Amino acid sequence: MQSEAAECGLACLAMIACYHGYETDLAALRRRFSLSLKGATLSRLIDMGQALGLHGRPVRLELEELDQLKRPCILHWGLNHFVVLKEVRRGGVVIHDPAQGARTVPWAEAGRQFTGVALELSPHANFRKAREVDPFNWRALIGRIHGLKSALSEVLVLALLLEILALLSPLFTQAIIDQVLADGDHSLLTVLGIGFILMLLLQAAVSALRSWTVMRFGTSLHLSWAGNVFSHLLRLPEEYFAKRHLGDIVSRFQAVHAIQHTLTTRVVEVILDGLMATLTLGVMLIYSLKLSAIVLGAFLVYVLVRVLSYRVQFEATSQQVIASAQQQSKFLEAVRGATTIRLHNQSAAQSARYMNATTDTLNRGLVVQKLNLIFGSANTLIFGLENTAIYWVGALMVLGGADFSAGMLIAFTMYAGMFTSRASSLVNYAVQVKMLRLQGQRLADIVLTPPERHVETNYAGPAPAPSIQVRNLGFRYAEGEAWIVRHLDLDIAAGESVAIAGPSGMGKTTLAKLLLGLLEPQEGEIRIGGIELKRLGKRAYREMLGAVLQDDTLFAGSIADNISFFDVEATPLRIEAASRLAHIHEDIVAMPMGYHSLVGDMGSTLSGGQRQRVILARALYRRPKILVLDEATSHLDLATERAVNAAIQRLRITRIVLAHRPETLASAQRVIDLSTLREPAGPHPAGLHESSRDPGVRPNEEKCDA
Ligand SMILES: Nc1ncnc2c1ncn2[C@@H]1O[C@H](COP(=O)(O)OP(=O)(O)OP(=O)(O)O)[C@@H](O)[C@H]1O
Repeated sequence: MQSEAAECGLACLAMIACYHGYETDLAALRRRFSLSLKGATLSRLIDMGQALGLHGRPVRLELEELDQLKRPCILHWGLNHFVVLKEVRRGGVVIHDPAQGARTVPWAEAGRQFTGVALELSPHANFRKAREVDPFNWRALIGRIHGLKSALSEVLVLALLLEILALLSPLFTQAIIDQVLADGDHSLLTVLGIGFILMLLLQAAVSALRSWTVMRFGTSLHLSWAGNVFSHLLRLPEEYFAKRHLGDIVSRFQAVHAIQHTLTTRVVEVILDGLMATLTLGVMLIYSLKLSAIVLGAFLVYVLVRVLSYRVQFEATSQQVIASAQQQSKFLEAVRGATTIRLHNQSAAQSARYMNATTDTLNRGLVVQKLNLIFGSANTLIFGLENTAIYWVGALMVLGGADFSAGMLIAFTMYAGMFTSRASSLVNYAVQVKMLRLQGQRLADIVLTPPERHVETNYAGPAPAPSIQVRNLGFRYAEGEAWIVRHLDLDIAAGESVAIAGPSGMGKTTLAKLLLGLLEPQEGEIRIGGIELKRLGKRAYREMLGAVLQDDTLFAGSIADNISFFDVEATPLRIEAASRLAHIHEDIVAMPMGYHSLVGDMGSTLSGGQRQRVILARALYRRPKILVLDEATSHLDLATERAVNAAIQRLRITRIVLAHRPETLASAQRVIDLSTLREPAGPHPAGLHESSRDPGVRPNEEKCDA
């Protein structure tokens, strides 16, 4: 299943490659072929297929002609998506949708979605069957958690004690039936009764202690693991966030909880279940071989049912997880854009979209529940029949005068009950762990993505001068896409004020992100004070930096918190100095709560211009040596902008301003026009205009956005 918003093409390619025997997965393909948020074009898919040894043949055809395609093949779907066509049936087509899983689409819907373009991929002479799949590694996923072993052993000892007590109780029952009832032994009854009560008390105490230990251990484990994953998430590179929906990241993060519960606390139960199942089986065998065979037979039937139905259950669960992630995405998107939705009179349409997603999630949830219901019934039936058979055969054995008493029969049924519940819970756990791969793979998308590179280095030299040297810089968002900058040389002296201008879409923001170390150039290098950024380390570099980007946000808290970025050592004087520089001080003190006024991440009491100046104050609070401003004053009126510009120009630091407005450009010492620096855009993404290959699809139709 795709995890990045724009990788449906890559996911389709992985499916087809796997079908032909080149076992690969998305993580491996993602490493091999880079894709930007704009997704893959059809011709890029052909190129990638070629690299995997698959010959691509694009075809334009009508819906009725789908059955003539060599399957599996890729269909261009709903203008911005790719799916794999698996089968053509009388009622519709069976597709594997990278965003939703396998499903049968009726002809009417297929007619609406299919754009008429398909891509057949077949192995050519160079194709080699191979396996290129990232080994799934739970250890890497969980990372290091301190205190895991000692906590697990504590729980294990307590639970073991509890199980031994439980193992003794059938013996009490047997003694009561065979000795107390048969011989009318009152004093034995009193001894047994008191013993039984004491055992129950002990059992209750140990059970409470065990639950408490599990709870305590589970909570601290969750805290440390969720903390590890969250800090890793924040260290991921810029493109990770750019390519994913917010809701999807949230739902992936939540997988931590499911995995942690199953893999840790439940693991203790499972070890005990295994142990107890073996012990009870041993005891049962001592009681009667014949009856034990019945119990084992029933258990094997249960295992068979679970194994045979695993695939269906896995599919249903994965679809439910994915549907619920999509629902969450829609929710977050709608809440963020509530004003836009209202202004466009789209409330009803958006509610319908959300309701559709909710219905989808619920329906998929129902399928899972239905399956569970079926398992439950199968369970009841199998083990009900087992019980009947035990009583039937057991009673015959007691009646037949064999060496088998009524008490033994009752004790045996109790042991059989214990065995079945423990052994079936073992099987259920095995299924659950296999299913957990799904959650694991989702979480792996966060945990196994390498963090931003070159952040910490062992550079120990003196702090570099705040000058920037760019040499032969080349960057594009993905292979096969046009270069945004190439062969770019740029020198910005320490203390210089430079404005970078250029038409919209020319690459100013991209250049700013490269200069800030947020994007990694594919060619050339950036030096700070003569030291290569990779050697200096981004952390050290960012200590020198102040930046305001176009989509910068505020955080929930007071204005003072936001300016100081929650600095615990912040002083009101320093906060005020930064605000005065950003020309926001007067506005803040005019508010009833001054610097303590609360702002939020979304709507806030600040105007657009005020927000921009608070964000600017936040950048200036750091007392940067290099200041990068991307359209940082675009919401200000001319007079305020002039004042802010003048204040910034008075700072004796290196300033790089990206702007359109002539006033801002004029305030800089030097204006660099990116359109003159940038190499003319190279040929468009490979093959995009190659008419021999392209069946005439407009490039913007080919990208995937699902
Ligand atoms: N994440 C991305 N993936 C793929 N292409 C991108 C991405 N971000 C930007 N681009 C493309 O890179 C080009 C340069 O974008 P950039 O935002 O750097 O331009 P800009 O000069 O800052 O524009 P503006 O002045 O409108 O802010 C644009 O064609 C844009 O479509």
